[in-house]
Amino acid sequence: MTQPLTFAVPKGRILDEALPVMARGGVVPESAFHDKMDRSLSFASEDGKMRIIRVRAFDVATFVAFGAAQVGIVGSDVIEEFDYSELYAPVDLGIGACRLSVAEPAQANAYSAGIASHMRVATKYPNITSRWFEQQGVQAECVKLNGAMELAPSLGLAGRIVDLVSTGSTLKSNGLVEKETIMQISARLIVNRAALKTDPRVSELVERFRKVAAES
Ligand SMILES: Nc1ncnc2c1ncn2[C@@H]1O[C@H](COP(=O)(O)OP(=O)(O)OP(=O)(O)O)[C@@H](O)[C@H]1O
Ligand SMILES: O=P(O)(O)OC[C@H]1O[C@H](OP(=O)(O)OP(=O)(O)O)[C@H](O)[C@@H]1O
Repeated sequence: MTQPLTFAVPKGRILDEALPVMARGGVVPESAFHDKMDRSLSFASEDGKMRIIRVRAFDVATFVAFGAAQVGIVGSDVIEEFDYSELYAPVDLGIGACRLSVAEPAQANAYSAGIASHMRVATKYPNITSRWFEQQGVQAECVKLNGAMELAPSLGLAGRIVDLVSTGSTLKSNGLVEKETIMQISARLIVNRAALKTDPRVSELVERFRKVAAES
């Protein structure tokens, strides 16, 4: 019997926006998916044709890159950070809009005074961050954090942070100002390249989501 396709979705903040888009693409999780008490991580789609797994945002990319899931939805920040060759991101879903920016304490003046040749930066995105500073001839020592980056400057962990910004209210509440935008971000449909070549259900799904994105 053919295995159902596995569709990976992030359990964080993209999920609420992703579910209606998935529904328009014909992917609707069974009702247990919405039950907060249910500890399962894998669910059937309503039509029984797919398996839907709920994992952490960064892990969506890993599951799909290794072919453990054939399809997924993830922010372009995560795609850039990993740069997996087996990942293909054919559809911009137009959800989860934010940007990745460099920020520093409001009172610091390193930027106007010119960037120092070496700096410590707290971030969840060490690869993107070191690449970005390298391009400017700056050696950035990245301190990897998994959240609450905004705390790092005031506690002396790092002079700057590289983090996601949407409204800017998290930066403001923590006495930081945005200095430079590294990239604009939105959520993408991602597929495993090998699965796309060998399984017609994957290309059919990509076409469906292309239409959904074009119509919104
Ligand atoms: N403020 C924001 N506005 C819009 N989109 C965002 C915002 N913050 C994050 N995102 C998008 O949502 C994705 C998941 O972010 P989220 O904050 O839910 O992850 P997380 O809670 O840190 O995940 P995890 O718990 O798995 O580490 C990000 O990769 C990004 O693409
Ligand atoms: O500019 P804003 O609108 O304030 O959004 C930015 C915040 O959103 C994200 O965190 P999230 O709320 O997802 O929590 P997290 O710390 O768990 O990642 C991001 O890491 C920022 O902290």
